[in-house]
Amino acid sequence: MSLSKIVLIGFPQHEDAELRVQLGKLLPDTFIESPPAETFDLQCSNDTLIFIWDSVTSPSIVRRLFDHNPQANIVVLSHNGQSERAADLMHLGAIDYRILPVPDDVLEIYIRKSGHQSALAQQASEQQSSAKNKQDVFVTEDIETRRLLDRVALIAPSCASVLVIGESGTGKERLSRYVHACSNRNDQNFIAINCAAIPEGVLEAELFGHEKGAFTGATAARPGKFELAHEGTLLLDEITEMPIHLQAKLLRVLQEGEVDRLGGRKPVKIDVRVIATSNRDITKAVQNGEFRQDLYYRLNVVTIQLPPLRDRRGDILPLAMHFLERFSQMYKRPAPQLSEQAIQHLSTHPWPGNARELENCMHRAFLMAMDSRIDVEHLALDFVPDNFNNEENNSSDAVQAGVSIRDMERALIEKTLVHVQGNRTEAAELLGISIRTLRNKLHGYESGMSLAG
Ligand SMILES: Nc1ncnc2c1ncn2[C@@H]1O[C@H](COP(=O)(O)OP(=O)(O)OP(=O)(O)O)[C@@H](O)[C@H]1O
Repeated sequence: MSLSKIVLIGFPQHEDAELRVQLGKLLPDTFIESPPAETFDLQCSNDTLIFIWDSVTSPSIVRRLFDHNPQANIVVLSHNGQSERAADLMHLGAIDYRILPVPDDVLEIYIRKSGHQSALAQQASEQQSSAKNKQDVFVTEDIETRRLLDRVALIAPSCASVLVIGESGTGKERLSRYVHACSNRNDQNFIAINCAAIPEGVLEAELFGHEKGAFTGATAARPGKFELAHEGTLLLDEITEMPIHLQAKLLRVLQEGEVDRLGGRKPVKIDVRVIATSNRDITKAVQNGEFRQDLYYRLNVVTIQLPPLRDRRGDILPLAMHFLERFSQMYKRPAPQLSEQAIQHLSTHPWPGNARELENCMHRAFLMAMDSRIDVEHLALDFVPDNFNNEENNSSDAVQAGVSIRDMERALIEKTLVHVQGNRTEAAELLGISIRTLRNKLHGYESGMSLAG
């Protein structure tokens, strides 16, 4: 398959030739045209992709191009970007404004956006299937997220600590794995530890290890996660839930590059890149005295803010397809198609539980769709609180006969999570349960409890 055509406007000869070669490799069958810069009537369809060179481009030219070719997809390329100009052109409807050279995977996004869905989607799913470690693939087609990923790829090779902030389920762990995969530590371990899920008394030994006899039950010496992650990457998930006395010890480890096992006599040298995640506003936690400021500065060398799924809608369908493909491999049967209405539903749902909610939804739908087509009823998105946009006290909140306690509990938990914007600590407080109980319940929903009843 190919695009109906690609148009290159106003490029210097050398850039025109290079772009042609690059595009020709991705789309060998597509006609590439380089009309004179003043040509506006290009007879475009919605799978025509136009690249224009920034120095011949002004907002009025882009407007004229759109006027003549309302279905075209326009990307502006430049040698030296000017952010104001970029903002103007994007505002007019250009898909992107970018400095040359453009990597192949970004060109693929433009191509896909321009209607060239199936061939590249198939290619992408083949790439996913053949990826060495599928945990490392961070699926995204949303232009903004793609840009974020480009920036992530730039910092990944360094050993700088990274802080990933985002609502629960946005893909923080997935992004952390991507950072590791793009780093020169990728042939070493990626070790993850969830600071909220491990009982306080156990966390210290888990992180730093212990010697034999260090405490009752320590029948053998054990290395901690830091030692296991030596020369690799350690993910400290939900770092803000780490007790304050352990934060002090963590800071020392990070500063000195060595750990003291519990009951140990001499420190062990470690070389670990630390990535920490949180779904809370860490600066607030610092202000409240719950998180050490010095540790925050130490971890915060690079901060990545991962937006909620509702703010990167371009990722919804690619993620849905990715999850279906995964379940297809897991259950060894073909992935069902999504009906038009199901696609519509997925695209407009607010996804308070982000990618995790979408993953669970696709799991449910995969299992429930019998005739190899997923329809709206298979999505079972009834648990979306109607008050997601702050319209509280909606009548759907009322307790109704015929609903099981378990379903009510789940609805209440999900609604509370939405209310606190995914902050599990606050949600647990409001619900009057411990953060661990909350986590266990959420994991229970993930592992399929929600399919019953
Ligand atoms: N961009 C992505 N590509 C592929 N899978 C993704 C992506 N984002 C999220 N996922 C999947 O969605 C699920 C939730 O993602 P993840 O665990 O990384 O979220 P999180 O933000 O770390 O969640 P939490 O805050 O609850 O720990 C995982 O199964 C993950 O593999």
